[in-house]
Amino acid sequence: MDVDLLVIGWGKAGKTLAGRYAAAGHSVALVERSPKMYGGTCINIACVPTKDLVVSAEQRRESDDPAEYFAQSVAGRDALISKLNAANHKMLEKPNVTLIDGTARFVRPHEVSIDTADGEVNVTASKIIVGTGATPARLPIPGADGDRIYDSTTVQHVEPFPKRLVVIGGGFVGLEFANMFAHFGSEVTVLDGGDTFLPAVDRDVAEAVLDALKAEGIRVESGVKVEEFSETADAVVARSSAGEFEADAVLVAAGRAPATKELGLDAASINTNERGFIEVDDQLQTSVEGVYAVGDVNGGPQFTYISLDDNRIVWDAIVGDGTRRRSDRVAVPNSTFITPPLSMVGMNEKQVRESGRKVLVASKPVEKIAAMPRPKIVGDTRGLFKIFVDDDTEEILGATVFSIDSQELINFVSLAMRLGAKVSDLRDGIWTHPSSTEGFNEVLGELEPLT
Ligand SMILES: Cc1cc2nc3c(=O)[nH]c(=O)nc-3n(C[C@H](O)[C@H](O)[C@H](O)COP(=O)(O)OP(=O)(O)OC[C@H]3O[C@@H](n4cnc5c(N)ncnc54)[C@H](O)[C@@H]3O)c2cc1C
Ligand SMILES: NC(=O)c1ccc[n+]([C@@H]2O[C@H](COP(=O)([O-])OP(=O)(O)OC[C@H]3O[C@@H](n4cnc5c(N)ncnc54)[C@H](O)[C@@H]3O)[C@@H](O)[C@H]2O)c1
Repeated sequence: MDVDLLVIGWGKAGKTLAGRYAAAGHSVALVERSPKMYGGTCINIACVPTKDLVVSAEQRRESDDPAEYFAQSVAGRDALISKLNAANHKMLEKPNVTLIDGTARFVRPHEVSIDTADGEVNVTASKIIVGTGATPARLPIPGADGDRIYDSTTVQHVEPFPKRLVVIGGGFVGLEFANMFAHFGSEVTVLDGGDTFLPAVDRDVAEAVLDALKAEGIRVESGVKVEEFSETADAVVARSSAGEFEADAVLVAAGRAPATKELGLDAASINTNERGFIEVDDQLQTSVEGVYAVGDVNGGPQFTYISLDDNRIVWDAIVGDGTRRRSDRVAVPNSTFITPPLSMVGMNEKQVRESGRKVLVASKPVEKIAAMPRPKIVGDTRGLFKIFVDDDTEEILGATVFSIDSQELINFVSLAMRLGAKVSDLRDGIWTHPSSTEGFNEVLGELEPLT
């Protein structure tokens, strides 16, 4: 079969490009190795199901039995995800789109062999998009394949419900699941290999996050080297540089590796970097002309909205005027969905100090922001707002918001930064009441030199 565009992997960038290119009248083939993954990682096993579980866990009452409540929550999660999976398939059921269930492998730069239930299918295309994503990194230690060792996918159906959970890794996945399982009623211990807890976060913010996690009963140990897992009849023991930790289940959340093993990249002379991610130029083209790598597999930040933006860059390269570049991105925000969510954009304190600018800072605990009653109404006044501003230009340099609604507020700050708004635009803006946005009226009125 020959098509105008072949997309490997049903992720955010891949499916978006497939739909747009087909709508523009071209022939498109999309290959996905698992029917459980129609729509990609985010929809089926990552962003959406985990946030559904986070919300369910937050709504659990003390009187709810943890195991029963978890089972109900998982059933709700499964019902939602199966609907989204089907809806994603439907979206690409178009006359000029060939959807192929199978695993793709390059045999030549512009030819891919697909292993399907009915045998091999060969597809050639002048344009190929590789969007195969990433998979949980395995720990190369004894016992890592044990029955009680879970990853971010399998732990969403952990059975039986773990009364004690050890989480290896204190990054996005580790903290979101630690917080979620603590709310479901597990006793949670996080063992992080890094010397510093949340290294990209200012120390005062990291302390506030740690306090919030501790208040949920979560124990966090940093600088821990886990050496081995061993299973007894009814538990698993993680042996580490900080001693032994016994649990009913272990979640390994130590980063994600590129999904390239089955792709036969060598056969197509597609280069990878030292970490195994596909090398791309600023417009996401690989070492082979007409072959692009998008999403997690190209080694950029691993977020769905980055994959979505990769789609815009490739679209511009193949259909548009070719001016859009990855290096043009500014003020890319992120949120970790703990309770309350932790969100950041732009520079942190170390970066503003190193920038050589004259910097102003405003930092205020949420409970002390008098003219922002929403957290009091909602019943969660934990966290803080912290914002850096250039004293000479009035530009916003960076912000951390650890508060309810921060996953929305941070996009607002990000937009202000991208548009080059002055800090006074946020400080003196007219915002609804009672909202979290109005916190900026008060906090930005208290800027002081960063000493
Ligand atoms: C637990 C968890 C929670 C997350 N939460 C968030 C969040 O809240 N917000 C956020 O922005 N990001 C989140 N992420 C990250 C986000 O899920 C990823 O960055 C995003 O899904 C990557 O999309 P992608 O375009 O790279 O492709 P993916 O969505 O990963 O899709 C790749 C597809 O390719 C298929 N595939 C792989 N190899 C082959 C092959 N050889 N042949 C055929 N098909 C193949 C796979 O089955 C998969 O369906 C989370 C990640 C995890 C693990
Ligand atoms: N809310 C979101 O946007 C969201 C949520 C989940 C995941 N994600 C994405 O998925 C990616 C993967 O998440 P992640 O949490 O697996 O990776 P991560 O890179 O965010 O964190 C990995 C953590 O594991 C620790 N670690 C690494 N090796 C270790 C070892 N051997 N022992 C103990 N600790 C070890 C690191 O110190 C680090 O703290 C994230 O980087 C993020 O881009 C995003």
